[in-house]
Amino acid sequence: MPIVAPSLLSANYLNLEADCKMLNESEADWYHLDVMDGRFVPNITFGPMVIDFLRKASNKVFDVHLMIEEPEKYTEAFKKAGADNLTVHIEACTHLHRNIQQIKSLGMKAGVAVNPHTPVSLLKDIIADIDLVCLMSVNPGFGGQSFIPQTLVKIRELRNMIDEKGLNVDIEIDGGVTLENAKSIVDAGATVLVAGNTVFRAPNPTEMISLLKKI
Ligand SMILES: O=C(CO)[C@H](O)[C@H](O)COP(=O)(O)O
Ligand SMILES: [Fe+2]
Repeated sequence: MPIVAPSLLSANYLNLEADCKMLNESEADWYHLDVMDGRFVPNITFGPMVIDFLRKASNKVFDVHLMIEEPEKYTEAFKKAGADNLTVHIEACTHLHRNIQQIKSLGMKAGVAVNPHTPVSLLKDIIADIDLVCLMSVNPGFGGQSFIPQTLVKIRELRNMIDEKGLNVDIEIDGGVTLENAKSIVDAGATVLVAGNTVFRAPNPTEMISLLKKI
């Protein structure tokens, strides 16, 4: 059964409380929270302040996906705001190992995200130090884009790398996940499904979350 992590990127920002209530009462495992800075990606969303408010509305795991430059400057702020998992982009980190140590020393789970063009082989020397790999299956920055099929090849390669080393690292797929492609994603070896549009644009989001859980 995959971990299902609805992305609040597609939530209704005029009534976030209602969406939190829906998620809390659903089978959703994690909140996936997309932080964008307008530099690393061509879009701007929210930061620790909004996450701090959301924290008061839910006890679920907060999976924070940082699409920002210099993430090390904000690690503590996201910890204070209530992040459980903190994921940084490999493309944004000159000192990735140091950033991972910083995240873990603050008691959070550490994730590394990779863009569609970045080979998973670059994770070879960091994989034993992290809890999660977020494979971007769209170019980061926006919700509602189409899944890039080459991601399936990357999932299999990463699954082999993790299994060969006998590690327990989650493989999270982020972008364009639908009810139609979710089974092939899980069959390839993914353990976490992020879903923004698929959940929040569904006629019945709670039911959609249950259907994704059953994959
Ligand atoms: O990181 C992201 C975009 O950069 C989002 O998590 C992702 O796009 C989810 O949205 P959707 O399921 O609608 O594609
Ligand atoms: Fe994301």
